[in-house]
Amino acid sequence: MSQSSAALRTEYVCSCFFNRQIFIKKYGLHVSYDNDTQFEDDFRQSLRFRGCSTDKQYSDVLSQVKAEVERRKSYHSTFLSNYLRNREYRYIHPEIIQFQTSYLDQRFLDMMQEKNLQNADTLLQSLAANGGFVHGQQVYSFPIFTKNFCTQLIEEITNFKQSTQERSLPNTMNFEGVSLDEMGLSYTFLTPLIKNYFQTITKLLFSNWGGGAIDSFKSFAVRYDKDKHPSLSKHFDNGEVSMSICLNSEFEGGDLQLEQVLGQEEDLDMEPVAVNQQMGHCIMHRSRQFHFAHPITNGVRTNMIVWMRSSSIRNEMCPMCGQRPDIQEVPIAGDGFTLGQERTSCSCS
Ligand SMILES: O=C(O)CCC(=O)C(=O)O
Ligand SMILES: [Fe+2]
Repeated sequence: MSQSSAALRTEYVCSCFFNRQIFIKKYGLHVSYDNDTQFEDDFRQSLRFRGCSTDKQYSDVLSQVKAEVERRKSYHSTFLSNYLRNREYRYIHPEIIQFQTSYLDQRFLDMMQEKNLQNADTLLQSLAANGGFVHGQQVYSFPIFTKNFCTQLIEEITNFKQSTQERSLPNTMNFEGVSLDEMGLSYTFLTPLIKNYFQTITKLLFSNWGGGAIDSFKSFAVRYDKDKHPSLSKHFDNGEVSMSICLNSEFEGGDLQLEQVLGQEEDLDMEPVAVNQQMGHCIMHRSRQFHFAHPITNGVRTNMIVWMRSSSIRNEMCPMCGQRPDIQEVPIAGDGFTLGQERTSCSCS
């Protein structure tokens, strides 16, 4: 969301949103588009290396990229009308709109007891004592949701997908994605969850990446299917701290592999880690750490993703283009920038 979308406040994106980081799934490449000449100069060669060799294949890619640029131009107005229309959506589990501690795994509640939250060390000790793991530098996994809650959330997501004619894709990497903001879950479910729990963790474990100043977020669900969409290519996220929470268990494979950090690609000491996906458990990592999902070899996997953002970090540099952001106003679903002034309090509240 950022909560602004729930409250329909003005939001901002960096202008790179409209024409950069466009993912060409068939050739596993992120591209940007200014005009046909620039595109040809910058990407024809790399596309050729990846098997896009004939003129027809190239012109198909070009059409796809131009269509994506057009989609992005109307992304926010479409999102707004979908968001407003979906207020009419009838939940099959209306109780999930409202966050309740009963959705949380008892081990997570034990881990989050006040006595464990004195500093990063005490938190990590309680994480390890309550079913969690440290997999590598700033890569953690731990239980969060009960199985019952996970099942209800998946049922709701499935029903939402079936009963809404139009929904906005959260990104170009996973065409099965559903925005939890558009579903209406930001304000009374995600905001308390992030503000009362996740931010406490980011403040202690990701303070060097803006974890102490998280003030907005984006959340969506992704779905992998052995036959249609088994894996996710290597990328980094448009956030400061990311979480991927697995909501089911009827699949095999699908480990999340974490590698170098954007801007530190030369760090040869950085060992890649592959983290197992378990129902109700999250994987938490720096958003700018490159990662990909291994293919699932059986079944279907659904995860809830949260990208937590800090305006104080991203106002300085947009993570997607690496420049000082060229800020543009949008009516909803911004990317967590603020216009000059810092948010005075957590806008997730
Ligand atoms: O599939 C996953 O667990 C992670 C998905 C992911 O990295 C993303 O959607 O940004
Ligand atoms: Fe990701």
